[in-house]
Amino acid sequence: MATTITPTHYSSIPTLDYSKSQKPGPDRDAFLVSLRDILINIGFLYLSNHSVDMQVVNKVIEYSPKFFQLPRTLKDEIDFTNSPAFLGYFNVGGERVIHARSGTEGPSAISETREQFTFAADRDPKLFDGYPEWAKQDGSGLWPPEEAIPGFKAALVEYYAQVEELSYNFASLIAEALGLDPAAFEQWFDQDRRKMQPRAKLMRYPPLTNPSNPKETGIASHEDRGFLTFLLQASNVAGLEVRNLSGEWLPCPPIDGTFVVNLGRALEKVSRGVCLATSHRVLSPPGPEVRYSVPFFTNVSMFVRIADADPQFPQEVWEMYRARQRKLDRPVEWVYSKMDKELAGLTRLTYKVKNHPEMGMRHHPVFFKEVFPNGPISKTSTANGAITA
Ligand SMILES: O=C(O)CCC(=O)C(=O)O
Ligand SMILES: [Fe+2]
Repeated sequence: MATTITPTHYSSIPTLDYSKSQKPGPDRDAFLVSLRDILINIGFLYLSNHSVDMQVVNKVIEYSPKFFQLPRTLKDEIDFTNSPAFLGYFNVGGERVIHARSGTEGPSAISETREQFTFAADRDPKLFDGYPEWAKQDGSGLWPPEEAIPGFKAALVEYYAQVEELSYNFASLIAEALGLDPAAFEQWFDQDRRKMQPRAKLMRYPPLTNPSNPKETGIASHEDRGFLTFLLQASNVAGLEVRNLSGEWLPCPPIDGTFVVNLGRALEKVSRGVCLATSHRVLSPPGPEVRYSVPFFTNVSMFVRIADADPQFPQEVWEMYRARQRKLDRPVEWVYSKMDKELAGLTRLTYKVKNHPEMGMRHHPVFFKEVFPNGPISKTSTANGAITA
């Protein structure tokens, strides 16, 4: 692979053509060189000509506004607080708890103004019979009745399956781009994919009602917690912005036929900071149009410890990393926390029940008592704060 040790201050979000990675040759080599630079120096890209069937994508785009137009009573019936797997409907809240590079390790509260529906393909909770209590955080979703929105669940589940497959293929391209064996990141996933349950969301960003209120934002600056995010911008309404190395906010407007792909904290940590989990935000649309988006968040297996990472990158990758670190306007805090040394599933459920003690006590009482033997601790977020899956 040709070497280009020239860390770039991106002034726009680059596009990679996925089809070029699918057959050997100079186009594929060039794809991997660009991908390496993007992973280290921007952490965001558009992916065009991807493997997800556009008919399936278009169905999800059509269903997004239809779901949010369902009567409030139906949406309340599938409120996520009723789900042990934290799946379902989430009304416009004031604030939620999510990672933000604020100088502190771990999640902190940030503001958001959006309505959302979290979904996943149903997973059989029996798969985890005999496993510790924390392994029982995956399961079936809460769906609106079929007759209220015919074909909705089937369309979303088909979409989910195709994006999930793309995500594993893309993870192997990332490994290769960084000079590792294409299967190197498999250590972070379950070989039995039924034991993985990425989360996806339909998002609706209502237009601003009070432009002078700085708290009224789609979602404030944050990084995603998981491994990779595949974002479908499901309406032609801009708002997503990405922070580059110099701290400038770059617009990331919708481009037909693409996904926006970005890297999460888990990938940043297992790559020991080489891959960048980039801060991003969504500014609420000025109106009258509504912004819809569909992020798909992949994660590591529940049965790995992030702090076990020991990636054997070639020297040139470490050099690119060090060159980037010198240009960053603030340090990358990939340093392992106490929770990174625990099994990832335990860490994940701990954060979830911490942010939703009432859900912890209701759905995971044994685990909740183990984590909080003296009862719930006081929360910094509002009653319907949530963490990104
Ligand atoms: O809706 C978007 O465009 C981005 C959403 C996002 O960043 C998130 O949910 O983590
Ligand atoms: Fe995000």
